[in-house]
Amino acid sequence: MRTLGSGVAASATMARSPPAHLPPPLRGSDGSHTFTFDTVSRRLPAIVRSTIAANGYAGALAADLERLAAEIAAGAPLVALTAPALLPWNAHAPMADALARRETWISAPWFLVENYMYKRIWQLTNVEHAAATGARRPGSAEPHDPFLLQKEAALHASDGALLESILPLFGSTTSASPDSPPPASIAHFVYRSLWGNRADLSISAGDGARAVGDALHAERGGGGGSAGGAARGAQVAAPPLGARVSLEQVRDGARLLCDDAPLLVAALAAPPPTGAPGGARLVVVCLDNAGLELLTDLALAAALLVGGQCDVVELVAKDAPTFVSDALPADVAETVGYLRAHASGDARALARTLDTMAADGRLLVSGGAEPFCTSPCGFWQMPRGMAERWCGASAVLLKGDANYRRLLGDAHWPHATPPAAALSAEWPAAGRTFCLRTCKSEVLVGVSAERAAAAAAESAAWLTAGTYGVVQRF
Ligand SMILES: O=P(O)(O)OC[C@H]1O[C@](O)(CO)[C@@H](O)[C@@H]1O
Repeated sequence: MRTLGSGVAASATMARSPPAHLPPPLRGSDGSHTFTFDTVSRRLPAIVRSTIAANGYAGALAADLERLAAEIAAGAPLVALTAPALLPWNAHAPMADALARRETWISAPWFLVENYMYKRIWQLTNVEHAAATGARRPGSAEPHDPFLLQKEAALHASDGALLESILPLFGSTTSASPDSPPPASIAHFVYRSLWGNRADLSISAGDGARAVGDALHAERGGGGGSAGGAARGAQVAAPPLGARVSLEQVRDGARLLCDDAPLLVAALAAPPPTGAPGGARLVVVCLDNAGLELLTDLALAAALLVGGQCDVVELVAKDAPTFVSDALPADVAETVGYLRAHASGDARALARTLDTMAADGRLLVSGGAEPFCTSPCGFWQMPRGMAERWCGASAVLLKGDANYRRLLGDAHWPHATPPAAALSAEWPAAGRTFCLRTCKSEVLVGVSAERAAAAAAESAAWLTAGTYGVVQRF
């Protein structure tokens, strides 16, 4: 699949202003009762330890990773990254400020701390202990990915969902038989892609099969599964996946805190904005997790192009392994390869469609060469080239919780804040940006006090268990 380099150096970031009235960021020091504190003090060390176990790392590498886990759990001060390739990362304002103030894992902003942890893991596995890992992704020129095995396990564990609830949707759009049921609408794919975000390896500390199992369990009405344990699950009845044929069933409205999918469908039907590249209708999908979620995103991309809702889909992947399961360009290629080699003819048909679209330039993958994708900066500071491209998009879809947090400065917004009021005034795709996100952190806007109270009454962990979600326009 063709990949786009950004062609923009990391230093060429926009001097865009943050959202006006940006509240303070979430931090581990918000209190021992908070999900943020639990994440930093317990979940992050668990992710580091699961990375040792999943890869069978031993010797000095395992010892250094274990030391990192202990350092996080102890709330030690942050230290500058030392790998030459990572030195520019220390200069990003959130990190430079944290170093100057001698912030710790607990006191520094949460979004910074999480991204920093993945850089520390990268530094250990690809630089300091490169000899032990080989510093290469097997069979590829890409760097070693400490989360590859977990992502592969998650992809294989997604097979049931692929066959049960993704391929039938896509098959309905291409079926030639007059007796077939009506094809799935774009809204079907949007909701499927939203709920695909429930599967997330950072939430299950890297256990791929468990993450997918939890996501399916939640979709089937069992609550949040191990995404935080029993206390986090919302017990809400839902039909089994196999019965998800109607739009309402795929939509799962009982768990949608905000549904702007009709506005997204309308944005796709509107003429392209001024500045659209070559006048083409572009949809940017800022990816989140590999595995089940990426399968739903690829189906959405294919459906958008097959249905003529746009001319080009650009999938923005990450430039470095992060949040355990975040998709890299190599993961996108591997996932399409998985479909290509699948026993199911429907999976192979989806792969053929994706391959054709990639070959004729309608499906692109970007982000792999753009350090901003895993920088600790807010989205409003994106490089000029990226901002210009997003400015010309008919729709920008931000997948997942971490992208939502980044858009909103990972801040303590009152939940009823109107989404437009929480956006940087210079955001390049205002009114055409849509977040497809299941709630896995305490960051939330655009939800009325009444709706919030109803969700809270249903589940104490409504904000963080990944059970509730939003399709939200900004
Ligand atoms: O894959 P997603 O949806 O971005 O979720 C990752 C999120 O999960 C968390 O680990 C919280 O559970 C956050 O750190 C992060 O926001």
